Amino acid sequence: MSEKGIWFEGILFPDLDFSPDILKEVKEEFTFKDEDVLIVTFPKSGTNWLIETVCLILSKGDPNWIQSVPIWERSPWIESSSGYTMLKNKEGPRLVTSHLPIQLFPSSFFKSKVKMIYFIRNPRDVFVSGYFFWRSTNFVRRPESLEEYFEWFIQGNVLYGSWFDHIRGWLSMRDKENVLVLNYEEMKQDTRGTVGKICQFLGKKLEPEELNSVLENSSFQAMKGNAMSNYSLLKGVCLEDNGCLLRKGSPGDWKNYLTVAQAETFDKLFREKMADLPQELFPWQ
Ligand SMILES: Nc1ncnc2c1ncn2[C@@H]1O[C@H](COP(=O)(O)O)[C@@H](OP(=O)(O)O)[C@H]1O
Ligand SMILES: CCc1ccc(OS(=O)(=O)O)cc1
Repeated sequence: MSEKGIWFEGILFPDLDFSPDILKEVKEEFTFKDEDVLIVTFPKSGTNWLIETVCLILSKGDPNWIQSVPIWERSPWIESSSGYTMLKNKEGPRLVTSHLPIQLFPSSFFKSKVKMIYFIRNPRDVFVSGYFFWRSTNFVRRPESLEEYFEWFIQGNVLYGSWFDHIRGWLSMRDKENVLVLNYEEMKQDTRGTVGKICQFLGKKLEPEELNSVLENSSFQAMKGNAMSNYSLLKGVCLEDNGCLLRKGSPGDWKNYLTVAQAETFDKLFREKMADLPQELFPWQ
């Protein structure tokens, strides 16, 4: 097994474009502007779908931006070295993405009015999605089997740490008026309604045809065919030829992979770790 990845304050990060010095600087020195819009997720929760949707909302359904600029430049990851540089040098309101756990997040955010969307997905599907995606990359250690990755995931020994800690940490912000918590499953079931919630939160009013264009251009099929959004530009750089960001996009796909014993372990852990939180935050349960 390769031991790739870098560690910072007990959390594993990709071995590509990340460094402890930058992670420290991001936390201590990155200055948010009140007009920025922030997307935070645990990786493989549908981050890129949400970014695409927000980009389209901001451009009133005009697909020109999403079809001409790579998704990681439209909404850079604050914690990556290149993303941090891009964001620092960008004038005006910025669209910012992050997978950072709350304890590593820039302290300026907590004194700001920045609108943040925190996007959650069933951790069982996050686990399966991550298993298939990370093993097609060259910047993190690869598990030898799904069983091995399952052990890593439940111990929080994967990129960005424990899903449970990430969710618990960020959900402590859920009652703030500048925070909107959404989840993948509801967005999948009622995409139009969820886009409406995002528009309202961001104070953006779309005409019916603009809203239709947002929905059309952020659909699974449209994103899969958009080279600026489907990560095909990363093939040969950090992604193998079979690497695929838009794999299935099906809630509940975990049922095709977890054994009965693994599903029971997951249920028990979920109960232990999340029982004190309002269960409506987890509609897949
Ligand atoms: N437009 C879209 N609609 C639904 N799911 C999407 C989507 N774009 C990406 N996804 C799904 O989001 C997951 C990737 O998440 P992230 O963007 O956080 O890396 C993948 O899940 P699967 O691997 O289950 O298919 C991918 O298929
Ligand atoms: C470039 C490293 C990286 C980090 C995290 C990713 O996950 S996600 O697609 O944003 O969920 C992908 C690539």
